[in-house]
Amino acid sequence: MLLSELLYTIPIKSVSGITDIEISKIEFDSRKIELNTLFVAIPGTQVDGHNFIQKAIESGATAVLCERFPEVLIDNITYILVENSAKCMGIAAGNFYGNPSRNITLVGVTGTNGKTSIATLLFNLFRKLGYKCGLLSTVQNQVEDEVIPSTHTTPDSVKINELLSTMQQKGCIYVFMEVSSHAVEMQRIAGLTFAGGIFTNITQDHLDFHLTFDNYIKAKKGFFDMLPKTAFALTNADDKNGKVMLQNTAATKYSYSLKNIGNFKGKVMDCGLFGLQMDVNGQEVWFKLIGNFNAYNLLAVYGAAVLLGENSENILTILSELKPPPGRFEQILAADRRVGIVDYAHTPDALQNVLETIKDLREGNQKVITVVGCGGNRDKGKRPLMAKIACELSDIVILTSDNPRNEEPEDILADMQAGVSITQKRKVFQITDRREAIKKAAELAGSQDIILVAGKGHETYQDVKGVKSHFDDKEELGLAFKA
Ligand SMILES: CC(=O)N[C@H]1[C@@H](OP(=O)(O)OP(=O)(O)OC[C@H]2O[C@@H](n3ccc(=O)[nH]c3=O)[C@H](O)[C@@H]2O)O[C@H](CO)[C@@H](O)[C@@H]1O[C@H](C)C(=O)N[C@@H](C)C(=O)N[C@H](CCC(=O)O)C(=O)O
Repeated sequence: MLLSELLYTIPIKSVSGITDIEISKIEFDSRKIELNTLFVAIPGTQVDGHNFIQKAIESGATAVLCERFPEVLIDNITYILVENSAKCMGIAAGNFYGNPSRNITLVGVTGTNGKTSIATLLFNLFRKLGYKCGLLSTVQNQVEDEVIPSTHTTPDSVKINELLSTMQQKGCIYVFMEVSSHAVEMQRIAGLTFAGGIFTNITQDHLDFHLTFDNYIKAKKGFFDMLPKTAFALTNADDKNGKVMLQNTAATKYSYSLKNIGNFKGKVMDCGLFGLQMDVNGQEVWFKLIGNFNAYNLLAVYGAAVLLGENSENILTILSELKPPPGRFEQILAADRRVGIVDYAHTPDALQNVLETIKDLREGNQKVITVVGCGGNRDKGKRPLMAKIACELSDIVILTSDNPRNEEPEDILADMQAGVSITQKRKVFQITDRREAIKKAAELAGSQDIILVAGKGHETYQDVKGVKSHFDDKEELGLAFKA
């Protein structure tokens, strides 16, 4: 594609060089340049992409999109000066791939918890309704049956447009995607046209990146601020920031609630270890998903599907048959009826939700044993909070490692221990090795006791000092139950 065609919708401040040159790739990493690449220099959190312009040119870049020109401009290279290079990369990526988001119905889901569940449920629902669909999620990207591994909750703008373009070519009518706050902040969704946006909830997470809770709210809100008039904006009326999200949106506003307000109302009538009975806008339904948090997820999915024009009865019939996505309250039963639950809960709020659900569901003297850790090089503030929640809502807690990355696991565990009170100390074990921690939980559990292994869910690796080795909580729990 000609550079001029890529740039036609971009607010350009100045150009040096010619724009009728052929561009075969857009790339923001100087280590991945090919011949005729447009290199986009993005100021990062670690280094500034502008420092790599020279290297990108040496590797074959013929054009550079940047926020400031280098001191020396090289002949035969075209330099385009813009205000915000990450944002302009999104627009250019859209142009490069023929703006696929305009030709499919794209729905984004944002919020601290529930994004994966809602996006995956919508994907499965709409496929069962007979449509070809695509999914962009933390667990995996998917084009119909084809699974494409995912690296981020929301990938960079070039990758998103590439995936959407493949989805469009394969005939997808609907694409459901998670929109992380990082993605909004880093302009990964710039230039996309959404048909709808869903907000789940917002609680403490990612303060390592956003620094303050206010910034985090603003980042999430940025998604709704960019929705067009033709889109719907569906918010959780029961979340105290639900309304704030939609303050400045041009989209048509709707809400869902379990507290009898809003457009889509639900009421939990019964909730057991194997299902959830709800009244959804006057219709009684049994779902295979478990817990109050799933009642919210189901209601959001129902609301979005109605707003996309589907028949209420069809939606509920299909939803009642859907199972939880991988690593979301997944159950593993031992022969002696010990109950294992593997859940991705890796924020204080998500952990609390899962443990409260377990507490509501347990019967008689069933003990709850929680195995939990916190990631390294991420929000340290949540470490004591998660330990505290685990202690308050479990009979036994085993603190362990969860992707320590470049930190020492013991340092992370010491941060977690700060949330354990003196009286709680006697029910807390600290076992750094996650495999041993899971084994210990299985040993301590009696018949019918419940073991929650929290934090990794669908993830199948443990990241230690940048090396990812295979580790799967479900597999480990299964083995521990057989030992
Ligand atoms: C904190 C964060 O989001 N970091 C992202 C960010 O990295 P950065 O700003 O630190 O980049 P940098 O290393 O400073 O480099 C700046 C620029 O120089 C370029 N560069 C750098 C080195 C070089 O040799 N050549 C070169 O061109 C880089 O490509 C980049 O464009 O920009 C990079 C390029 O876009 C991203 O890959 C990277 O995501 C990292 C890998 C990441 O894991 N992010 C996670 C936290 C994330 O995005 N998570 C969210 C949500 C999670 C959730 O909800 O749980 C997600 O959507 O996945």
